[in-house]
Amino acid sequence: MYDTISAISSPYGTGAISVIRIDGPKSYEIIKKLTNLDEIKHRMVYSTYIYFENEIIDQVNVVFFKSPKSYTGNDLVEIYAHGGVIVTRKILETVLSSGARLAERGEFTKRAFLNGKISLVQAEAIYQIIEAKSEISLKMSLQNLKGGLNEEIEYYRREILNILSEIEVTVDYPDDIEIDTKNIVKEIFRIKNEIDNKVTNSKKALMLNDGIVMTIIGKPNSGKSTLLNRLLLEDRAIVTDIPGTTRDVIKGEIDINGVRFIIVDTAGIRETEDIVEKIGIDRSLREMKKADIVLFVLDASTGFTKEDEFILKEIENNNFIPIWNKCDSSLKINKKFEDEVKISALTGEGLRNLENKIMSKVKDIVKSGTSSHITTQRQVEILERVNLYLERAVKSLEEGFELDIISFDLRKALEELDTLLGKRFTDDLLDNIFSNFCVGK
Ligand SMILES: Nc1nc2c(c(=O)[nH]1)N(C=O)[C@@H](CNc1ccc(C(=O)N[C@@H](CCC(=O)O)C(=O)O)cc1)CN2
Ligand SMILES: Nc1nc2c(ncn2[C@@H]2O[C@H](COP(=O)(O)OP(=O)(O)OP(=O)(O)O)[C@@H](O)[C@H]2O)c(=O)[nH]1
Ligand SMILES: [K+]
Ligand SMILES: [Mg+2]
Repeated sequence: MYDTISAISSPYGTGAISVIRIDGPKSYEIIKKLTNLDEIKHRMVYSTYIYFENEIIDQVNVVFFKSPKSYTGNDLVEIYAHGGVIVTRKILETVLSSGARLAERGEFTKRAFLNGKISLVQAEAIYQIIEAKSEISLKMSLQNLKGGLNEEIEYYRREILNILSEIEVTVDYPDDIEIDTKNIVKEIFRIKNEIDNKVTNSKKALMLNDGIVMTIIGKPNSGKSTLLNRLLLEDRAIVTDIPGTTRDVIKGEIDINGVRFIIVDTAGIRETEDIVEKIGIDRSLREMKKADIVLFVLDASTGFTKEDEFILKEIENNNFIPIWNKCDSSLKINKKFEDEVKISALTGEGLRNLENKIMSKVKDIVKSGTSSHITTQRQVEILERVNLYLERAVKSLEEGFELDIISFDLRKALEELDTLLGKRFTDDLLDNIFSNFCVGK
């Protein structure tokens, strides 16, 4: 039922070694013909040459994975070639002219899914392992690949199924069995709560991959840009002693203890008649609203001023860290907050403290990031729909509706969970997921 596909699985460009994969019924025959080997055993490494029409194409290592014991579950061949662009492409062309067609994006992994080697959640995890931008999000994806999330979804499924059977027995023998509505409502709520918690935690965890957005806000000249440069360990933003230096929003990325942060420097906030500066300040406020954490930079050489008072009103509802900067010079700190941090962006003094403070702000997020999680928007949306069905079932029960109506909603919830795992799927859904993958994966 499968045709034979091939692709380069290593990234484009010159490298030490490149990988070409062939999957499908003809892969054995193709590699045998191209290498002239008499026999190629399952998962043995052969060091050999590839020939095409009596011409040497490359010296390679090849491995044959016999179905079903391969990544895809089909007969699969891996060729490890010299990692040049031309030689690698030449081998691919040779394989293609021997009866394989070029694989589509993610087609190997799609085959692994269709052959039942991995669930849809695991396929998504493989994508996310490759795309992971921080150690934390890598860890999360690995949990999902190992099947942690599958098990949890299977658990929700079993629990809902149990309730459904209880209801259906009553539907089948209405005279013999009294239904315990109260208990069923309780049970549904219990599962719904578990799913709610999962969604809430996971939403936080999703932030970890995109990076936690940390925006530097403060009055002009408090040292915001100096702090940005210090955190990034490079001279990104212009620093001068002229208030109003920064006009545009400047972004950079850092890693603190394996967590990815997007740091945003903004224009100093104050009343001004300067049109350009005004626009910059509007941008600061806009960025501030998008921040996960605000670094509120105060100037130790001026103390807490009216301007700071004004800014505080703007950021009050944010998760913010008050920072006294310029602690290397004359101190006019009038303590204003319980948890303020003292630093010198100029000398680097106190930076470790600041990092610790930042880490403690994201502790919950990071902690939740180390267990198994729903990690894609698709998964979030499905679980939210499951909970809508559960809610509706409870409502119908409480309002005394026919049991059929309640089991209809529970069935819908089950269908959603099956879609999450990939037990039910449409071509569109698969296209959507696998078209994000690289060719050769
Ligand atoms: N060379 C190579 N390295 C790779 C991969 C690959 O496909 N090839 N992977 C691709 O993502 C990842 C590893 N994932 C893999 C998953 C399953 C199988 C596999 O052959 N599974 C068989 C045999 C299992 C067994 O013997 O126990 C199976 O599931 O039946 C191979 C790699 C990363 N490194
Ligand atoms: N002594 C001392 N000076 C600092 C420190 N941080 C910044 N400065 C100085 O303060 C002045 C303003 O620094 P910037 O980083 O440009 O301040 P800013 O908050 O980005 O200013 P705007 O972009 O204009 O809002 C510069 O002269 C810096 O060298 C510090 O920790 N100690
Ligand atoms: K400045
Ligand atoms: Mg600045």
